[in-house]
Amino acid sequence: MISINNISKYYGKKKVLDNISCTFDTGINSILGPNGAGKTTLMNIICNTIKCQNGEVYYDNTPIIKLEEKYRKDLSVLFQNNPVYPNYTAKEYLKFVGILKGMDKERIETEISRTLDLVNLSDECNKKIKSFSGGMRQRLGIAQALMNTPKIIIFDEPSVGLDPKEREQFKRIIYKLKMNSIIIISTHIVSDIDKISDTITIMNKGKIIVQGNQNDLIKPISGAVWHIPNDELNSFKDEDIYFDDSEARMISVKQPSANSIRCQESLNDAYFYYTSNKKV
Ligand SMILES: Nc1ncnc2c1ncn2[C@@H]1O[C@H](COP(=O)(O)OP(=O)(O)OP(=O)(O)O)[C@@H](O)[C@H]1O
Repeated sequence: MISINNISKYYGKKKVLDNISCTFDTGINSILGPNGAGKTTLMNIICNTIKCQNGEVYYDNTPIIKLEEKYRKDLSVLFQNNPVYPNYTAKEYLKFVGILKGMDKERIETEISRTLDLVNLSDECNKKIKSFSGGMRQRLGIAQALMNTPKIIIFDEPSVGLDPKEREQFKRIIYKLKMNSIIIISTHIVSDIDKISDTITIMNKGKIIVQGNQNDLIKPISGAVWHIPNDELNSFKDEDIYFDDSEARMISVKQPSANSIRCQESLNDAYFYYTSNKKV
């Protein structure tokens, strides 16, 4: 288990993480939050790539700064804008990653085949990365993160550049890994994680607003989500309305207007509720 204990992080005088505490266990743990919420900063602190001013990250009850190499060996990361070498082929790049991870030659070969197959890039393995589309580069980034089946896998905005089919494929790949790895996914796109997450942590403005499973998060807005017909939209303040696909919605205990229709609440509704400070 990874435990985040009372982490605060400042850039100059700006507090970007404000006394954060939460835990991530085996399974899919998603961190949802708008741009600037502090997700990437938290991911970096979990990876020990940036230091925080207060607090500690623990891996199975030991501070990660004491574990050093042992922690690094268990950890794998796909950061936003994963650096890839354009003149390498996909295979050469994964070989390089395997060497960095300290894997032996034979294991590198089997893991290259396995991970390229998982992300559907086997046919492209000898092509140079500079010829890859954004989606293919992202899939290669996912493949490198999965090399050697790490115990902790961190994905920062993994669906960037993926088309809808590739997003679904990513979810299927991740779902298969959840029995044996602590997977932490940061995103601001609810549909990337709503069906697959075991826990969801919602962050906003450097704070954790809530952590729980989908049912826990939806409970407070149960029966309070309404579809607002288009011709009634002008009766409400813009900040009270949000959209689920193309449907205008509002959270309210009472029926907000004569023709508004109660809808089944979803994680998207809960995300709006927790990040907009609305009260039901
Ligand atoms: N190196 C830095 N120096 C100064 N401020 C920073 C630095 N990195 C991040 N910030 C600020 O910290 C806050 C949190 O940024 P962070 O990237 O962690 O958020 P995020 O939730 O990951 O957002 P995004 O999805 O846009 O990356 C933002 O206000 C950002 O401008």
